Amino acid sequence: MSDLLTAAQMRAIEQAAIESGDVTGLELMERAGQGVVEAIFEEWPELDEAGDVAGGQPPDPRGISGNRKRAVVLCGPGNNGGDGFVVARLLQGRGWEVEVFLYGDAEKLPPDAKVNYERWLQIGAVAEYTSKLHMHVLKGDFDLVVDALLGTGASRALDGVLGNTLTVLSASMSGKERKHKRVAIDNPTGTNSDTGVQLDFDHVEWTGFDADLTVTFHRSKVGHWLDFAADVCGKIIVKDIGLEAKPLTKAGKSSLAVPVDERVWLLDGPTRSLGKHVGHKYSHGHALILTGGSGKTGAARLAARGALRVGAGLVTLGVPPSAQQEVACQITALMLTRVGDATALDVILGDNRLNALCLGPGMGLERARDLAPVALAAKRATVLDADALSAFADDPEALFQMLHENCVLTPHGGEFAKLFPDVGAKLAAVPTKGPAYSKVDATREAAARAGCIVLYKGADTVIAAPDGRCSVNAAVYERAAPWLATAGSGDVLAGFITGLLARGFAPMAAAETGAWLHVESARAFGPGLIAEDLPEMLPQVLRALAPEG
Ligand SMILES: NC(=O)C1=CN([C@@H]2O[C@H](COP(=O)(O)OP(=O)(O)OC[C@H]3O[C@@H](n4cnc5c(N)ncnc54)[C@H](OP(=O)(O)O)[C@@H]3O)[C@@H](O)[C@H]2O)[C@@H](O)CC1
Ligand SMILES: Nc1ncnc2c1ncn2[C@@H]1O[C@H](COP(=O)(O)OP(=O)(O)O)[C@@H](O)[C@H]1O
Ligand SMILES: [K+]
Repeated sequence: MSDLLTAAQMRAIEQAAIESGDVTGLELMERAGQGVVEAIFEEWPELDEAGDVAGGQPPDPRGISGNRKRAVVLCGPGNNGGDGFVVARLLQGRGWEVEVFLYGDAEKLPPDAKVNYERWLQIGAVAEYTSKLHMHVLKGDFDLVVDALLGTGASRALDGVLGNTLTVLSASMSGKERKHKRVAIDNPTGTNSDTGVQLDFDHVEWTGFDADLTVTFHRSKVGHWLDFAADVCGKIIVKDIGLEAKPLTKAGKSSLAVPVDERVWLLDGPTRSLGKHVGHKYSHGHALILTGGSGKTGAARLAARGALRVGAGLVTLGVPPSAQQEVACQITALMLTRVGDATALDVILGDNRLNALCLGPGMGLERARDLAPVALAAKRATVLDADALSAFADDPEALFQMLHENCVLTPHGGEFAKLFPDVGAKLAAVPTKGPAYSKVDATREAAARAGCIVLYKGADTVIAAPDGRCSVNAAVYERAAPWLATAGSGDVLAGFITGLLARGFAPMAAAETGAWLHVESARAFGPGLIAEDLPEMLPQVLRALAPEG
């Protein structure tokens, strides 16, 4: 998958191509419409009665007269609607019976959309989009419903006619019950293409269009991978519309988000330890994971197992005296050392071979507050998770003062809101006009403030560095792993990242790789997963990736 674009970046690319004279807006719209029709027939070949995906041949009227396929195309007031008129024309040209509805005033359509509206009027009718439209669609014997209402220009809450109608339409029949397929152009109306968030949170009963397939152009938009969008896009198909040769300006590029994929491991994983073939255990790093007190050591043990499996040479659990016996009974390949208080930790960190630390899982707030200053002063690569984040809820600034560039913070939503309350509030706010503030924006802002890597967890995990680098590790669509929402899986993730840091991965790469392997391990196991299974799946995942690794 390539870079993920915001609506503004996509507009800038399109604008640059048009201004260079290489292509007109009208040509781009035609290619977009063709791309949608191609994607429909690639996805559902059974819908293609004319049998010519490229759309170049006129349909054979003999074959279609008795049983024509039927589509409803819902067009909106902007260029997304323009794409819809192209799709309507192309489908009709292939022998389909097409009904077109327009939401908005035809006189106010932007120029390219207007041209395609008028082209359509030469061959078909346009009806008004009303609040009763869903009844027509639901009663009709349609094969396809195309959502060309709002695309990247969607900027505010849906009104009742639009929102309610789409939602009733979408909610009325599940995929199995209905005959028609649902296709959204660029994004399902009701979602914001920058944030993936529903356009109106106030009307939770209005969810907008629920697509089987979303066809987007040139690049996937960042909002396809965040928040609510994955529940309504169905599947994302990206169609080339000839913008390939037009790179973003430097300024535009610096604000790109990139998806995390297997390259994070393949580039670095097999070699990222000193002495790949001849090294000893210390050349693969030594991680120290601090536990909580008696009865609370499970989380840190999970993290430690993750660190060991991901390839750290040695992993030691730092336990308070009260928990020593408990931990000693539970571990084998892991090691154990007493870390009663900050002074003891200071002594232990005198051993320079300890090159990665993990604080937080099950640690207890008080112990985390006591030990964090010494741990952070040692300037080792350090993961702060769970209690090591919550411990500073009352004074996040005190934590930020101690952090350094080799730290990785791994908050879930609750911990993020505690450490970055203003950023969390911006993210949670109902967007009233575009462009809206996304999880990508929030994580970037948090990383800049903290001065280190922030990995903001969720099905749409976002990872950002203080310099603006940002990536999205989305466990959605064909990579969905809902089983990861299980107690302790976050502890294992903290361990994976700590182990990779011990092996010498840079903090951003460790966070990206850890998050990616986490989802792969969950997918390798499947439903029924519990946190303990994650480290045990890792060898299988790594073997499949790089047998030499
Ligand atoms: N970029 C490219 O390279 C290419 C782009 N292409 C296509 O163009 C699409 C972008 O077109 P676009 O910019 O005209 O925006 P679009 O999504 O049609 O909406 C704007 C209209 O909706 C209105 N409106 C907004 N929110 C609303 C709401 N909640 N409820 C009601 N109305 C609302 C808004 O009104 P306004 O805010 O101006 O009052 C305005 O009238 C893109 O998604 C892709 O499909 C392809 O053709 C080729 C290549
Ligand atoms: N629906 C989901 N799909 C994929 N991953 C998820 C989902 N929900 C949670 N996760 C992942 O599971 C982990 C949960 O971590 P966390 O919230 O810290 O839980 P815990 O404290 O129980 O370990 C995170 O890595 C998060 O990204
Ligand atoms: K749309």
